[in-house]
Amino acid sequence: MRILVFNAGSSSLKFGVFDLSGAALGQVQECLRGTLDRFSPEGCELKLSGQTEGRAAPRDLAEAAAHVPDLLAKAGLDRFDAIAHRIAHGGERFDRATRLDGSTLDQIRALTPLAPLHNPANLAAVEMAQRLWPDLPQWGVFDTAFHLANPARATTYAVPETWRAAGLRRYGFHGTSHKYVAMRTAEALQTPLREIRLVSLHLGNGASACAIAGGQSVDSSMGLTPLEGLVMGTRSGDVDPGLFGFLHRQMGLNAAEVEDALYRESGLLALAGVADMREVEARAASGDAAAQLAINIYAYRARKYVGAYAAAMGGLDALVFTGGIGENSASMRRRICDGLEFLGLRLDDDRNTTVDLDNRAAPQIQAYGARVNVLVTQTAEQLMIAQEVAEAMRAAQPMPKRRLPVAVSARHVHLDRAAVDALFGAGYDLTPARPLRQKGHWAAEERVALEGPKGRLEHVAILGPLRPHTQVEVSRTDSFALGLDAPVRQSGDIDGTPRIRLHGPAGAYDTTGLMVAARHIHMSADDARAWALADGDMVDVSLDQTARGLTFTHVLVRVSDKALTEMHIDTDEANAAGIVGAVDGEIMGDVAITARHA
Ligand SMILES: Nc1ncnc2c1ncn2[C@@H]1O[C@H](COP(=O)(O)OP(=O)(O)O)[C@@H](O)[C@H]1O
Ligand SMILES: CC(=O)OP(=O)(O)O
Ligand SMILES: [Mg+2]
Repeated sequence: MRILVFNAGSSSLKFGVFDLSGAALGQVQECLRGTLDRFSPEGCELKLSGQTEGRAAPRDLAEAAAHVPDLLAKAGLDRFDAIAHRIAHGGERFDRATRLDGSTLDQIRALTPLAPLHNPANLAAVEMAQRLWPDLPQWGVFDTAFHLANPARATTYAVPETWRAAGLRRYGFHGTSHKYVAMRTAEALQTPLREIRLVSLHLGNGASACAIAGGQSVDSSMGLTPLEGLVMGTRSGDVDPGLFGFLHRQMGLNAAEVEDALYRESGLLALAGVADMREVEARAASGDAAAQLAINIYAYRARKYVGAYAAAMGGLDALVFTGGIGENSASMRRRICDGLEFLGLRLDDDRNTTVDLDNRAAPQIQAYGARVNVLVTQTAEQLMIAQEVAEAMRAAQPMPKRRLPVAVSARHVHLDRAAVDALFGAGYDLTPARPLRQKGHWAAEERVALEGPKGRLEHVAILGPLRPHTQVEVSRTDSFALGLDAPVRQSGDIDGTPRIRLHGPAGAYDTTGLMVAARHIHMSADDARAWALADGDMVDVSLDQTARGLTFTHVLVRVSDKALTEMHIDTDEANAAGIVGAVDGEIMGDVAITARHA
């Protein structure tokens, strides 16, 4: 599936072409990346796939969107399956990738007053794409969607009820970026996202901070509109709403004039005379006091949000910088972090000044031993947008029938080295007698006996190869016969399992590891992709061809490149379903996403 993505920001147009064959972010291929920014009456700057191409003709965002088809044609890219658009404001309604049609576009248009720098540019890209590719589906992915999970205490303004009823609430923006860098941070730290209390600082022309706990956005610095919060290129960020009355009385300004100035004439532009941080930094370096103050205010405001969000989450595990300024300005990262040592956050100067962000890198720049991890990574809004649209398009397709063979595992053991030594003699090698369906696995010629307080089970199969820990898998009926209470466990999860005695020709061996194996599916990576399943998913499998037809719930999916797709149940389960001989099952309905993305 090939998707063309448009990301119109307040100061730049970014676009990308992605091939999405696999389900994971790592399997997405970026065919082209383009940025048009630094617009002026003389034109703009163009970058293609990271390389600066020099100047181009477009003078503003609308002209930039119209220029993209030429750039695509030059790159030989003309066939797409869908066009995806970043939409800044999606209000309460758009919580996921959504097909853009007459009615959804009307709703987005109606939100324009709440994102006057963004939604018009986003809609201009949609309209241009509709004209050029009238037959292709157009999709929107919304900045606000990620923050719809924010609790009411974070989204509610303390204002009259009638205002709130009219829709006055906090939304938050840059959600696609915050979500991506959160995932990237978890990946880089090799820690599940749900275990990380993270602050993401997206510092671009627009800038926002986001508190992410348990993998979800819990607060963000932008509000009803992308005006609230941090200092931005031309936007004020937080101000006292009392300024409306003040400016009206003192200067005769009306609401629209004040609002316009807060969007377009404030922020760095107002403080330093230029909106672009590169230029502000250059002026500050040459001694310009206004630019120096602007930088100090910018950093101070960002630092206050980091502290506030650490308090909101009851602690901070990681801070991630992204956006044009967060990615490129080591000195701004330094200024923001200075003073946060009380949180256990310390930067390493060498690491901070030598970050290399190529190839989705997410380097860590905290001092060695610091409690809070600090990372820098390029945001990848276009990639996330492509990914979310591809997932939505796949979900919209009818699911293929997901049928798979069901194999019945009779009682068996997996032995470790110590067990083989004790049962068959030191250094003994088991003899593979019969290969199993999963590659590299076999049943041994040798057998063992199991002994519990109530009885013995003779001639129990041994499955190879050897494992790091001995594991004894029996049915519930077997466990009664043995007089041992075997817990239902996934293979390998042997902590706290009961002890049992094994007998072999060379002697007896006492071991933990007794369990009733929980039903599961071994699944190849190809099948998982085609069936929209991921490792760790729980599914329901219906056995409709058997005499005692039965649906098994809570079946764990275990995906591996090497696996042949097959469901494993034990003899009690097979008897309950009336299985005789080979039988198929079918994975039912929607996936219960219990463990996925955890
Ligand atoms: N090397 C750099 N040093 C400091 N700031 C930079 C650097 N490169 C880009 N920036 C700043 O990043 C901001 C633009 O960020 P970006 O994320 O590209 O914008 P947008 O919000 O339009 O997507 C501008 O203020 C620009 O000056
Ligand atoms: C919402 C927002 O401020 O976006 P950008 O950074 O693209 O201006
Ligand atoms: Mg941006």
